[in-house]
Amino acid sequence: MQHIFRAGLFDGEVAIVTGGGTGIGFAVARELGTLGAKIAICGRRPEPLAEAADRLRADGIDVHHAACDIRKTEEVEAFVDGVVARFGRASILINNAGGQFPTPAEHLAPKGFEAVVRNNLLGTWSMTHAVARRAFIPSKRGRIVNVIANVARGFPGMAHTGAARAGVENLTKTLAVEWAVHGIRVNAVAPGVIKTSGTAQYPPELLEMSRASTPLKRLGSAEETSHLIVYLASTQADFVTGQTFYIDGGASLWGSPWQIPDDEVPQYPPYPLPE
Ligand SMILES: CCCCCCCCC/C=C/C(=O)SCCNC(=O)CCNC(=O)[C@H](O)C(C)(C)COP(=O)(O)OP(=O)(O)OC[C@H]1O[C@@H](n2cnc3c(N)ncnc32)[C@H](O)[C@@H]1OP(=O)(O)O
Ligand SMILES: NC(=O)C1=CN([C@@H]2O[C@H](COP(=O)(O)OP(=O)(O)OC[C@H]3O[C@@H](n4cnc5c(N)ncnc54)[C@H](OP(=O)(O)O)[C@@H]3O)[C@@H](O)[C@H]2O)C=CC1
Repeated sequence: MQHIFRAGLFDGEVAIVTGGGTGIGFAVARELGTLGAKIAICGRRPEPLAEAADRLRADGIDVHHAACDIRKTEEVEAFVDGVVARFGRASILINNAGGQFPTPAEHLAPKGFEAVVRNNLLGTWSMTHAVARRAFIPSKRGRIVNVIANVARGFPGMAHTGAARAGVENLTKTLAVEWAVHGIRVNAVAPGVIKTSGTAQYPPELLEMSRASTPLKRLGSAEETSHLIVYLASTQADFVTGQTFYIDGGASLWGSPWQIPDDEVPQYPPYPLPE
């Protein structure tokens, strides 16, 4: 792996990366770990997590992994207690776990909307609160990076996640102010469409439409997204807090795969609709 950061930049740091078993989270765990941090990863499924931990260990990284659903407060608290028991502290939190399913708003069941808000907004809050109370505030030091999505404008086809991620963006600003006194910095990264195991579940036509409407005409990679997250988690960004950074090939500035229908019968992009 190529590094734009100096070796040992994260020596002595302990980084929690939620959803660190796959995709962007795995790339961040590997980059932070290679740069010297001890790493803790969680996710709902034990298998990909164990596999990821083995790959990180093969790279010489000291890694703790445990299954944890960020929607379940008890599991979140037990996970954070486990990290502190194992490494004695935590100094970095990457709130990367999350996700949703694409669907036009009128096909979105109340339960589905709630599931996505619980996953992305409430889950992120539970983890943030637990880590701040147990590790960052007592040590007067912490850095948080929240992985969100494009909230600069509407997110048609993704009403649930747009609402939840906008909530996380505002939480980022609020906590940056409230917790500055505790030595905690909080920032957000908003990826465009990034090629990962997550987007591999999306209809290929939708990804192609996204690529075509991205000014730089390609999808991003997990590794380049990781570089931005790692910068924000580093001491190099010690005067940066409360901000949202887009890494999207310009997609948030122009164009959208969502075509505005010109009649009363919407012609949707190729979204999977409920039966
Ligand atoms: C312009 C745009 C360009 C878009 C162009 C592309 C832009 C991509 C940008 C973003 C990319 C990514 O985020 S990539 C990351 C992708 N990775 C993920 O999304 C993984 C994480 N996601 C998830 O786990 C799920 O989506 C999530 C709903 C949050 C949790 O699933 P669970 O099964 O655990 O949820 P539960 O709590 O059981 O609730 C399930 C309820 O949710 C609803 N539900 C769940 N899946 C559903 C589905 N596929 N279709 C409909 N409805 C669904 C139903 O109402 C379910 O109820 P019942 O009917 O009763 O069961
Ligand atoms: N790829 C993209 O284009 C974009 C991605 N994002 C966001 O970036 C983040 C990383 O996504 P990406 O790497 O692409 O996709 P992945 O699906 O590979 O990553 C999502 C990770 O989050 C974990 N996760 C999801 N829900 C929970 C939960 N409730 N509790 C614990 N872990 C959970 C998953 O593990 P498990 O399933 O085992 O729980 C998985 O490891 C997500 O928040 C995603 O929504 C935002 C914009 C664009």
